[in-house]
Amino acid sequence: MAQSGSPRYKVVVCRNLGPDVMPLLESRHELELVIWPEDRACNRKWLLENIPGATGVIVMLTDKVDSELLDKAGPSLRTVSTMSVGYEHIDLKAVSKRGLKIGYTPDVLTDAVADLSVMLALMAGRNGGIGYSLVLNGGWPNFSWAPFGLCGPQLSTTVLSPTRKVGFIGFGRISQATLSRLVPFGITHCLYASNPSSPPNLQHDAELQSKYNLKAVLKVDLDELARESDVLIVLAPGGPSTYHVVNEDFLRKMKKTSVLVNTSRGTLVDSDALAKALREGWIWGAGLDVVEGEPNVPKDHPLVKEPKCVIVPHIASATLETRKHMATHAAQNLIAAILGGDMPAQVDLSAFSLIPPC
Ligand SMILES: O=CC(=O)O
Repeated sequence: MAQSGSPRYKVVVCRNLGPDVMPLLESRHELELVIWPEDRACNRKWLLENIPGATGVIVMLTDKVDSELLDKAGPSLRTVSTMSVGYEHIDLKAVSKRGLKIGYTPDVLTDAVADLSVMLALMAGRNGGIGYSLVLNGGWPNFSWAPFGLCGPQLSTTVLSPTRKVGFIGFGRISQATLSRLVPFGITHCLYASNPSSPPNLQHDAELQSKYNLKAVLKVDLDELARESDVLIVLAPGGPSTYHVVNEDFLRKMKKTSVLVNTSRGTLVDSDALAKALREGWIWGAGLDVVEGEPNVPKDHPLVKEPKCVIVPHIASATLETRKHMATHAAQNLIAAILGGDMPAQVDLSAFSLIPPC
């Protein structure tokens, strides 16, 4: 119980953070917790009904934080803590106008997302989706081993293909962690496109090139990135500035043997254009952790129907270790913003950029 007379702060928690993390919040008697009771995404109506008078709220990337919600919360609200590295679901203009602190969870998910990016590159290149469906559907007995059966482009370099270029859209921490995982495959070149208004960091690129013994680490324009990449990994933030950066024009420039991976936000890739690219063989395959409009991606979605598209439902950070870290940071961010202390990671609203340093 709170000491009599000490203030209690109402905190709305949009998802139960589990037995390892909830005690962090429950043990702070200054906090009066209001927790969404169900094991599914928090219902908007419930959130609007419960937010008035809250000092803090812990949200997921499925919870939209906009003026409507902030107005309902009222002047007591001090912080929004999201259990995610991305914060496209938060209206930063609206929160910065109200002087709120935003907590998020970078770094702790870098490795998990990089791991899954490599998994999707391999799955998409090596016909993982087609092969797995064939076995699940009982087709193996009719599929005997054949000299070129289910062959795909090899990710690692070979005598026949001594050059392998990986391209990144966005070249932050997760891209660089992904690059480090691809180096042992013999990747020879790393190309990337990032915020056109920031100049390339030539010294950093040269350091990476020498660290990994690559032939090049180079910032290029989108045309060159599309034309040259054998594996193209999309790892940039969502939002208007990156909307459909991978569109029909981009996909038409890619190699027929190239593989596209998206482990950032669905909005960066035009789904219809990608489905057409796969159907018509402009590129080899795609591995997607995110799709525009998710989770509304039904069986008859144009991308789900493409055999060369491997899709998983936004699980790039879903390891037991990483999610525990993310939940812990979300709780610690909230506690620090309300009760004092350092937030593990606070969104810098001073520059008011929509681009998180992912
Ligand atoms: O997509 C996942 C995240 O932003 O944490």
